[in-house]
Amino acid sequence: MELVASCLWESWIFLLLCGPLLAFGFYCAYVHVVHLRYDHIPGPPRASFLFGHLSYITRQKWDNGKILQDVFLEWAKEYGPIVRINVFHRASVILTSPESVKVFLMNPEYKKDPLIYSKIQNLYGERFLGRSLVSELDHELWRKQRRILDLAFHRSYLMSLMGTINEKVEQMMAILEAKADGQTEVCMQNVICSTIYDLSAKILFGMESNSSVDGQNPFLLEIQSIMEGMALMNNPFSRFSPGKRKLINKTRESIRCLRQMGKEWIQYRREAFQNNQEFPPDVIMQLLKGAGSETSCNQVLLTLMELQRHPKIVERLRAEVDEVIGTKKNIEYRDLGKLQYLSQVLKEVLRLYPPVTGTVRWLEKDTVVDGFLIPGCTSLFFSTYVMGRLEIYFEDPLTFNPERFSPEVFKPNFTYFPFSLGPRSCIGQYLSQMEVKVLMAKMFQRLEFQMVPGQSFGILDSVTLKPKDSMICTLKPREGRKISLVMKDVSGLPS
Ligand code: HEM
Repeated sequence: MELVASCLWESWIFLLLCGPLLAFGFYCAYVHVVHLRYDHIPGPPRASFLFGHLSYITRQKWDNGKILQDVFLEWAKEYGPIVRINVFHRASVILTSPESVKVFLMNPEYKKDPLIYSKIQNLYGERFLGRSLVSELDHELWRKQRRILDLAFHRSYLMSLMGTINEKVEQMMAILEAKADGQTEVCMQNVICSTIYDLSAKILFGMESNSSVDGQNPFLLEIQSIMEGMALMNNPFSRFSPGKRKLINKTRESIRCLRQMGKEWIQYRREAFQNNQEFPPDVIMQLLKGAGSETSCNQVLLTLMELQRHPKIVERLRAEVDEVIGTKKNIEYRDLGKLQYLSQVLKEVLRLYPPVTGTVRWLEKDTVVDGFLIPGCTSLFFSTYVMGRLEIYFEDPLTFNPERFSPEVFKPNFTYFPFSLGPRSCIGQYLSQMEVKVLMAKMFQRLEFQMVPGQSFGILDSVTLKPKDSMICTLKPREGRKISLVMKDVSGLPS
């Protein structure tokens, strides 16, 4: 009896010791099978059997100010339009041919990647974007939401927003002009982000917030902390790292705080509606939380940064603004279409520095793409950053040249998509470009900017792409500019 008990005991110990080893062995065998299924697709050598290319994805610092997207760019140049990446038992591909962009982004059949978008629905266990327009995975539910929200971005409604845009940007101009003594250092990141936030709050929710004036903006601080938390998502181990605990807890707290703000805003709007007060077509909370203010703000900052290196382009921009806007304070909707060179500059900025570098789709079934069989259940990465910097699509791609977007120049289709393409493209594209144009036009109409030395021209890829430094500038009034003080016809609508 004792012998049996001791045998049983020993086999338990044996199992206890061998179980994890066996499980690990099975897992390695599974990883090996995954490698066999994908290894016909070109890609860089794996740094390790298990971790695959994880070290590239989680690496924080690269030499010469490179970002992860630059590594993808090098791979696209070396391995072609389809590149395999492995991380543990998962394989994904980066696709950079116009044909694949067309097929996968234009066709609603290809859904957003559930592995990635479910993570932003619930971030570290806190409901974040939930099932919002950006993160909804069910096509039918998304389509219903989008149909309603499209009304709020209709051209006629956007035209009626010119008054609000002029008013909020004028508030910003007053702050900047008061500091335009050629010496005071101004953090452009704070001023621009607060202004765009005030604008979004007013346009989307009818909420009056004057953060650009009083310098207080809890919303932006919360967003910043959430972005920092989101940037950690690249690293699957960050959740378990004691060093990151504090940041993850702060992210959770910021999400809760933001949801509370959202509830209060919606409550305010509901009451306004019940009291029969007037309000513009409604747009739900997620619009603002999702992509709105951060991306537009980054676009303006990246433009200011890049233009520091191109005085000739600035001169031409000023000439155009002088011709179209002159000295008037109120920019009208019809003026925006005439600012052709400014549009080209903004498009070129989005080519080299897209605030949203790309998007991800989910391939359900085995499919042949660019001559290679991609097994089903694979994430497909599309990067406008990478495609915008490939010589095969854009001649001399690293040169900032707004001429490539002039109407006469041929542009290859499906190689440039800073707002994504197809049904899931950005709903706020036209609104954001209206805001950005008014902002830029007013700044070039009246001010000269000088970046304070010691800052770099580097960029940071932390969920969205932005300048590495906060764009601290000194400002001067433009020589010989006199601005008329009367604001006429603020609606901007043609009479
Ligand atoms: C320069 C500014 C902006 C850029 C570069 C930008 C870029 C993008 C991109 C690339 C997507 C696709 C995301 C994906 O595939 O996951 C997107 C989607 C979206 N954007 Fe923007 N965006 C900007 C401004 C805005 C603004 C101002 C708003 C709101 C007012 C907004 C609201 C949205 C929404 C709701 C979606 C999801 C659309 C859908 O799936 O139906 N964006 N944006």
